[in-house]
Amino acid sequence: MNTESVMEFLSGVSLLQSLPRSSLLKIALLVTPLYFGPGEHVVREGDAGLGIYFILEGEAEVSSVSDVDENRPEFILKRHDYFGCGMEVPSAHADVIALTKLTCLVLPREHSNLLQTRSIWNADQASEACSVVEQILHLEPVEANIFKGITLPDTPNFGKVFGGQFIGQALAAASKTVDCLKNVHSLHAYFILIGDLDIPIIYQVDRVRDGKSFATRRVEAIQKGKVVFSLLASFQKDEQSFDHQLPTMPTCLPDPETLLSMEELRDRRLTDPRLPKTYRTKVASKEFVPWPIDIRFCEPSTGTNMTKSPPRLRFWFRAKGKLSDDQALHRCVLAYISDLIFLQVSLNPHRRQGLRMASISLDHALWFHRPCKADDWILFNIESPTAYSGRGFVSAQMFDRKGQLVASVYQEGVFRKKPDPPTVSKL
Ligand SMILES: CCCCCCCCCCCCCCCC(=O)SCCNC(=O)CCNC(=O)[C@H](O)C(C)(C)COP(=O)(O)OP(=O)(O)OC[C@H]1O[C@@H](n2cnc3c(N)ncnc32)[C@H](O)[C@@H]1OP(=O)(O)O
Repeated sequence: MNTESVMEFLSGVSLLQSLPRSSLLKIALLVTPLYFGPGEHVVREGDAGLGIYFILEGEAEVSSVSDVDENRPEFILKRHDYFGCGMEVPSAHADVIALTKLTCLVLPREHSNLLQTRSIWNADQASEACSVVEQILHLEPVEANIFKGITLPDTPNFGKVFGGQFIGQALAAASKTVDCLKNVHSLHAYFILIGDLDIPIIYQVDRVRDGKSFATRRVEAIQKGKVVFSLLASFQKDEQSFDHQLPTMPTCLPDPETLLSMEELRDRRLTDPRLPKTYRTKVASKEFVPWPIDIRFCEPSTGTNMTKSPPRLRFWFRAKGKLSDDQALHRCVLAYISDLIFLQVSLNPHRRQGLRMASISLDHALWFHRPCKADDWILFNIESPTAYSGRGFVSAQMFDRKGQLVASVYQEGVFRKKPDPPTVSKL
């Protein structure tokens, strides 16, 4: 059996389904096959066995001669079932006897810790040691297919639950119900109601379909009994096939390391004499909470948010801190970031002195073309092809540093005039 088919088999074992792909690969390389004939003991009561046994083929019976409860049913283990030290079916407390020709894959006991080395995003409790964005995407399992997310203090929220938080958390909930050999390749989402920052968000996953190559999930985000956000996502097992890419990464772009961070940009804006004093005072008066994402604008603007500009924007981004090694997490982080500075670009050609507009996203679509690393620099190349009837439309490509197209993103949002601030009497 080659490693790929062992991985394929292990991905069907429920115990292993929440592990990242990297742990599954380690396990696939460590397991060894053991063969038994019908009636043969696999392990005897009182014997701890060699480690954790995964049943690859055939059936085995678990029975205990010392069990005082004679009515306790003996149970049958089949393909994808497992038993062994530290398991629900501890081999030390029962006989396990082959009923048919039986093949087990055995993970030696000294490697059973691999089952515990779950990345923080898969763990039941978030740790403060991991990156902030990984903490934001951490969900608490409530029931089968139901997860709870919260809005952490001092994370992007814009006075309402940030759209990217809904997308990232809902995708995380969906990903946790799909085996780790399948990666999300597309998602389509609608923002239905404004999310409340102060109460948890319940994510309910519908396992629409599990196929051999693809899986489909629908997720509803619920607050106070109402669906506030809805997402459909499709997952695919890797395939070797043809490869082409038409858009190329814009040339002559500055390296992200040479560009100013958001924090440095803000400090510059506070003192830049080319900017109106009223604008500088406004920037200074706004509470500044650093984002968990490092953003570097390729063409830093010297204008204000009222300066007209073409409907285009390019910036590098990456998650701050190191993310756990799990492609599912990296894709959720990319999805989270994909809504951070996006829709505003469709307002660029309409900006003018005195125009005060509020924007909210209506829907969001994202295709992952290639594997990505969200804690390494990615270029977000945005443009707004059109705006009409109060709706702005934006599209973008994401390239990694090698120029590979990793994702395409589309969104529509609605713009409304903000009410004028109350005029203060000068008397
Ligand atoms: C360029 C470089 C810059 C770099 C420097 C960094 C900049 C950094 C910027 C970051 C910016 C992040 C941007 C995050 C973007 C999200 O995260 S937005 C959050 C995700 N989206 C949502 O939550 C939308 C949820 N959906 C909804 O609320 C509803 O479906 C909709 C869309 C409002 C439609 O509902 P409806 O009842 O049919 O609509 P309508 O009757 O017209 O309005 C209902 C209410 O919504 C309000 N509303 C409608 N449109 C809007 C709007 N656009 N805004 C606010 N309120 C609105 C109305 O005023 C109305 O309020 P009330 O009068 O009832 O008080």
